[in-house]
Amino acid sequence: MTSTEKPDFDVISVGAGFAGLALIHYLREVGMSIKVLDRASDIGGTWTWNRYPGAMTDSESYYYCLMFSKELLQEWSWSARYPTWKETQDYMKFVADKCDMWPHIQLETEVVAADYQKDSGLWKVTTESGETLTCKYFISGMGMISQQIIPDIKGMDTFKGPIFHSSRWPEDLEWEGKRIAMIGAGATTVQMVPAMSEKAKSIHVFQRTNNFILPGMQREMTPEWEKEIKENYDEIVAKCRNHVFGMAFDDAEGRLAVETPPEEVERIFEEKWTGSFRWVFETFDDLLSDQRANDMASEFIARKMRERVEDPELADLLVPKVGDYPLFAKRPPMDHHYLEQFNRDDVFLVDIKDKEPIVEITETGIRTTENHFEFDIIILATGFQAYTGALEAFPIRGESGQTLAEKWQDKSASIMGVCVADFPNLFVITGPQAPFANLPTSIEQNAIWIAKCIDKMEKEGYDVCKPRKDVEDEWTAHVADIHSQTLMSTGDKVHSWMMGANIENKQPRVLIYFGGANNYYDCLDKSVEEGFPELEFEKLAS
Ligand SMILES: Cc1cc2nc3c(=O)[nH]c(=O)nc-3n(C[C@H](O)[C@H](O)[C@H](O)COP(=O)(O)OP(=O)(O)OC[C@H]3O[C@@H](n4cnc5c(N)ncnc54)[C@H](O)[C@@H]3O)c2cc1C
Repeated sequence: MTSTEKPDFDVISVGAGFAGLALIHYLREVGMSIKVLDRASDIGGTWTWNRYPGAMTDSESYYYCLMFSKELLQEWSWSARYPTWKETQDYMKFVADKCDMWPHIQLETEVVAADYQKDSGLWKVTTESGETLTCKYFISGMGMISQQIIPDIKGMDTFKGPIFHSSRWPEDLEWEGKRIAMIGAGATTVQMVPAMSEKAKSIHVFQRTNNFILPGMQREMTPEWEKEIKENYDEIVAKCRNHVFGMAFDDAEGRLAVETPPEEVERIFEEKWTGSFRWVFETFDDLLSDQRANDMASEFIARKMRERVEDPELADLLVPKVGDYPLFAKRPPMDHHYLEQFNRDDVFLVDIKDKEPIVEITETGIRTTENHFEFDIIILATGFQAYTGALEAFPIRGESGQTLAEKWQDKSASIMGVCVADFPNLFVITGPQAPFANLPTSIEQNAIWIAKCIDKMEKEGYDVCKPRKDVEDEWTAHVADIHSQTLMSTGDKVHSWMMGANIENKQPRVLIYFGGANNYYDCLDKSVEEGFPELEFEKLAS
């Protein structure tokens, strides 16, 4: 093996979302030439694809952002607690403008293969047009939730009207006054229904599994609130870094629901019912670890949900039964008046799990075992192949010639979600077995680790870093062990994407590190301090 061949770029990264921008920032800092490729026609990642009515973040705006520059945090103004897709994308364009990132970004470029070349230690990256580019380091910023799931329903190609996945919203779609079907009742549908019910002729939601739904309680950013945020950004950044979920939340001050009198539990639940995921983390510390506490929280949420649905039979379908599955074994959608919409006479719920499964899509609508419904538009709100989907969608071949998809056929394995044994000089932003958290926080922590690793290699003259298989086995076992101790381990029973259980013909697997994002970031920092013991560094003959 020799290191004489010069690559086109030091780094090629795929994905021009938060990950791409963070990588440009941190890798430029250590002197790397970097090219970010994306198949989209604009930057934004998630927020350029998911443009459906009502699309907005569930994280609160002021910490759903990149935090590497104090100036940028001060300069940008958010308009609301939860920004729309458009505002989030505008924010990312603002970052790209301010930091002169555009020259590093190449859009409308789909990567269709990436091959590690043993002889040169370089990666060969092939794009859809047949162009090949080489780089020393190949990085995935392809997103944890970017590869959509298209269900295999009989007759899908026969439907005469528009039928599309929610993350591919047709720009010129005229949906007002139309009869609309939404297949799927997860976070996307929870956002779409209230945004569309007023103007659609009718909406039918085809639901397989119901969800515990938390209230968003959207509100405008006032000058006073913005001032308070901006005066406290150092603290907000530190809170994100040190929180189990990477969010700028306070903790529950050590309170345990199981040790608190019931009326006090109720009082605290009620007092903290102020919107966002905060409620889960700021009320009691045992909601996600003790089934009894989890049941108390589930009961409270279920009661709040039922209060908003007039028809008790409909409420039975929309609201999970306490004990069916633990709160957070499925990620709760954030609600902006979803449930109330079912009190209208033009918004309907179709129970496709127990009552009337879908049989086929016809030229004019959807046939279930009981009915034929006529529609003008069918939206597949069927979610994503989380964590591994984009990495398995095209061949990424490592040293042995095996692809990531082949390697992960039965179970996913990685070291801290950032690198994978048998794939030298490959790095992944928020890969499988990283935590599920406020993503920009995790993305930035991953980008920092990667930049420091590359910096070490460049300074010390290494050509190749090889993730150690024994460390990968250890991390994978550790992640599985933690998972088995949490209440989240039942996620496969409720088709949770958090375990890949929403994908047909695929073994559910542990995709998420549930040991707390803060502890995970500590692991990354410790690895840097110890000189990256997870990797073997090599020099090739020149
Ligand atoms: C509707 C929705 C709402 C969300 N809300 C939140 C939230 O409130 N809080 C939160 O923390 N997270 C949220 N997420 C998760 C969200 O994906 C992350 O917060 C974040 O945007 C991920 O950024 P990323 O850069 O890692 O990946 P992405 O934003 O997913 O970007 C990946 C990019 O890679 C590109 N790509 C993939 N494969 C290829 C290929 N083969 N060739 C070329 N380009 C490719 C895609 O086109 C895409 O642009 C949400 C996700 C969705 C879908």
